[in-house]
Amino acid sequence: MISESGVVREARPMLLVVAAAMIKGGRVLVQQRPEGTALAGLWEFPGGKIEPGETPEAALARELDEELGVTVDPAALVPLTFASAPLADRHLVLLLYRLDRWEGVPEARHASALAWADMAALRRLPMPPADLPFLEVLAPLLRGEAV
Ligand SMILES: Nc1nc2c([nH]c(=O)n2[C@H]2C[C@H](O)[C@@H](COP(=O)(O)OP(=O)(O)OP(=O)(O)O)O2)c(=O)[nH]1
Repeated sequence: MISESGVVREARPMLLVVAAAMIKGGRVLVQQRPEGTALAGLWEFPGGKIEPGETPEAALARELDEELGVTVDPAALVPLTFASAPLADRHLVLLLYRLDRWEGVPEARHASALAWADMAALRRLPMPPADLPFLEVLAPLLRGEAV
């Protein structure tokens, strides 16, 4: 929407979400959204909404603890890319971080299932539309190439 002053305004309230690409041995961890949630059945990167007063990195460390039972040093979260897209009645801004080290073995505490996906598997999994551009960013990382 463009106001009379020419400023572009977004009518939908913003939804700020953080997520992690946890990479190990050429694979990335994805989880399946459970029944009864938005986008149920789709495969996503673990993470969630930033709560008031949280930094993005603190929010993501909290979500990874809650969802997977892993301990993460917020300083180990490396900004990778982001998505900006309409989502229902909101506008989603999804910040994707890369993570190569954590403590603990991820377990599905919220998700229906977890999978360590290589690039071929990732391309076959149904994902939320906002995540699709992430695949090309992840491809060189999963091939072990530095970016
Ligand atoms: N975690 C995550 N959320 C994603 C991805 N792609 C995508 O469109 N989303 C959307 C789905 C949801 O609308 C929103 C995340 O909200 P959520 O409900 O999972 O967050 P949360 O864990 O804080 O959940 P809750 O406490 O509100 O139940 O972002 C992704 O790759 N990872």
